[in-house]
Amino acid sequence: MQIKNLNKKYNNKIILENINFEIETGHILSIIGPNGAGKTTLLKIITGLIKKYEGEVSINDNFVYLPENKSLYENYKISKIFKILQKYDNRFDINKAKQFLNIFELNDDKIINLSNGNRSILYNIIILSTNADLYILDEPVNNIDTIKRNMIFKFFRDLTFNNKSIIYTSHILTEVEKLADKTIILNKGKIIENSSIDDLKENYVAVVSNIPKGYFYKKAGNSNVYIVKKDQLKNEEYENISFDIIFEALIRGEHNV
Ligand SMILES: Nc1ncnc2c1ncn2[C@@H]1O[C@H](COP(=O)(O)OP(=O)(O)OP(=O)(O)O)[C@@H](O)[C@H]1O
Repeated sequence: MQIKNLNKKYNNKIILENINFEIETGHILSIIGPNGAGKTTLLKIITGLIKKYEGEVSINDNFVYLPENKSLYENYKISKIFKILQKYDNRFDINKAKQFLNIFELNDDKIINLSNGNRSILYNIIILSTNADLYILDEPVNNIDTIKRNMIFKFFRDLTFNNKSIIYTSHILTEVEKLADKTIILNKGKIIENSSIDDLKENYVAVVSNIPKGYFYKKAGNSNVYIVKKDQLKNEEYENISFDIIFEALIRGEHNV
């Protein structure tokens, strides 16, 4: 999957600007950014749900999409939904899905009787039981408990061992740090970083300075602490910093108090 020079406007308002990136086969790519950054719009363009945009999107047709607003027929039992999927999508493996129900300890209940977290788990089960090359997932695990979330992550990782690729959005930085091979940071419709989190942590460091530079972080005595790129430093002393501090600095912007 590759995107070149993508631009998207709604009513003359720029929503996505000059987006360029690709997903490598067998990789997990996360897209993070504040509310309204354009993550869902980007995924909808990739899936073809939004057709009006400028630029090029190349994608293999064998993908599955987990939307942000998840809805299933409330009065159907899980088994009925599985049967419908089996009938209409020959990539859906019903036996695998039933095994996942056991693994995640779900009974064959009606959708209406499932808790929010269990509905999300069911969605992930459907996705994980569908044999695609690319998995496009909009906040797939946002209301799932930590233990089950980690189980789902293990199954996501297993997909990549079979050369499947995943692109997903999230607001949970610790989770992204654990799972993603590469992360795109999207802010106000622009990609401000596209790299592995290890590289980000290697590249951005904190320095104390009385001259403004890079991204303001906090006050320290008579000076300030700034987050800067290591290669922009000469001989100043620096400290390594955590990913959430780097993320916040990049989103808040240069010299922004
Ligand atoms: N159909 C639409 N018409 C007009 N503006 C829209 C439409 N859909 C989205 N937008 C705007 O596009 C911008 C990006 O929205 P989008 O839902 O892609 O953000 P997001 O990063 O997924 O946010 P969140 O993290 O809150 O889910 C927002 O300013 C939103 O108001």
